[in-house]
Amino acid sequence: MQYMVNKYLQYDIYNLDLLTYAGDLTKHKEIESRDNYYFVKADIADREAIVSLFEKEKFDYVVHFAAESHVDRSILDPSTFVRTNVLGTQVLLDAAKQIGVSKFVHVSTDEVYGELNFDPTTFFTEETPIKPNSPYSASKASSDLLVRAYHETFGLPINITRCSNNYGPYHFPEKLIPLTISRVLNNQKVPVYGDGRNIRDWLHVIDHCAAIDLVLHEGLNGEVYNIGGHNERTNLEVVKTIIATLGKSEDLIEFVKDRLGHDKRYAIDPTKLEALGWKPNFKFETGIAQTIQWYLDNEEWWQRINSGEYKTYFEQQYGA
Ligand SMILES: Cc1cn([C@H]2C[C@H](O)[C@@H](COP(=O)(O)OP(=O)(O)O[C@H]3O[C@H](C)C(=O)[C@H](O)[C@H]3O)O2)c(=O)[nH]c1=O
Repeated sequence: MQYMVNKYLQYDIYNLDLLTYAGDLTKHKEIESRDNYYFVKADIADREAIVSLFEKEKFDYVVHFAAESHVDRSILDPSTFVRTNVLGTQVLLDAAKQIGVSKFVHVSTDEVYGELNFDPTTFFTEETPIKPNSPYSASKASSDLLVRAYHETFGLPINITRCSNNYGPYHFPEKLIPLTISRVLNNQKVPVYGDGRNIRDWLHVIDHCAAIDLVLHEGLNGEVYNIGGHNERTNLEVVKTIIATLGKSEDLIEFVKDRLGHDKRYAIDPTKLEALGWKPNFKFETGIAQTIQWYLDNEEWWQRINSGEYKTYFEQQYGA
């Protein structure tokens, strides 16, 4: 069996490498192969390249991770999000349909549901109506609908997974947790949007990978599965935890202008996935401590990113 996983490799789970990095895929054309898994670093909107790859390799399974994933970047420039997330997904779906895959797993996000209020008894379920608020989440919701349409119209076997906020090693320093860790370690101010009371439900990337692996093999054809870590925290709690763990002062916190259209709260009800046999193994306290340690041990990795391709973005977003 041939598996196609279209993003950079990162974690080994049952020999399946999964990844969190959604960098600029358009820069890479090469394809890596390991065992029966292919990690495609091609421009996913490049129809010719993708279709000929699918025809050549005859993939049985496709796990579609690739996305432009950062909400702030989608506010700065929505167009790349439409190209990669919407057009790119449609190209992959066409290629999958053409060769007739056994399963196409589309990795999506809880942001397609919009936002919850602060009532702690409310959660996103798979039945929650789609109501995306940012250009990023609108592009992901659009791709979800295309995946659904290819299932309904052409009978393509699919699953859609919708995860909450990921964290863990190799998380790019544009996102809240790695941004905070790297800035605190550099004694830079940590920008907290608005009043810091927005809530996210943190999911360790390894728990996420295990869930996707389960859905790939056991998910019922055509079904959506929500994946959440039961780890709700306010942004301020997250930032304070990191600062305390690193033994630094809360004076580093700087409240800055709120994100446009900033969703108040995300929280997942993962009951449907749990019925397949999944549960998260990471409590936030353990996961964040291990993640901070990983950034301490791998400073060269994130310092290089911060001083390289991300420098211009950080200057534009934070003015420093
Ligand atoms: C970068 C940054 C973020 N924030 C706030 C904004 C959010 O309330 C929270 C987390 O932000 P972040 O950009 O890390 O993640 P989300 O916007 O929640 O979205 C993330 O989780 C979902 C599920 C995906 O699907 C996205 O792909 C993923 O990026 O921290 C700040 O206060 N300051 C900052 O500098």
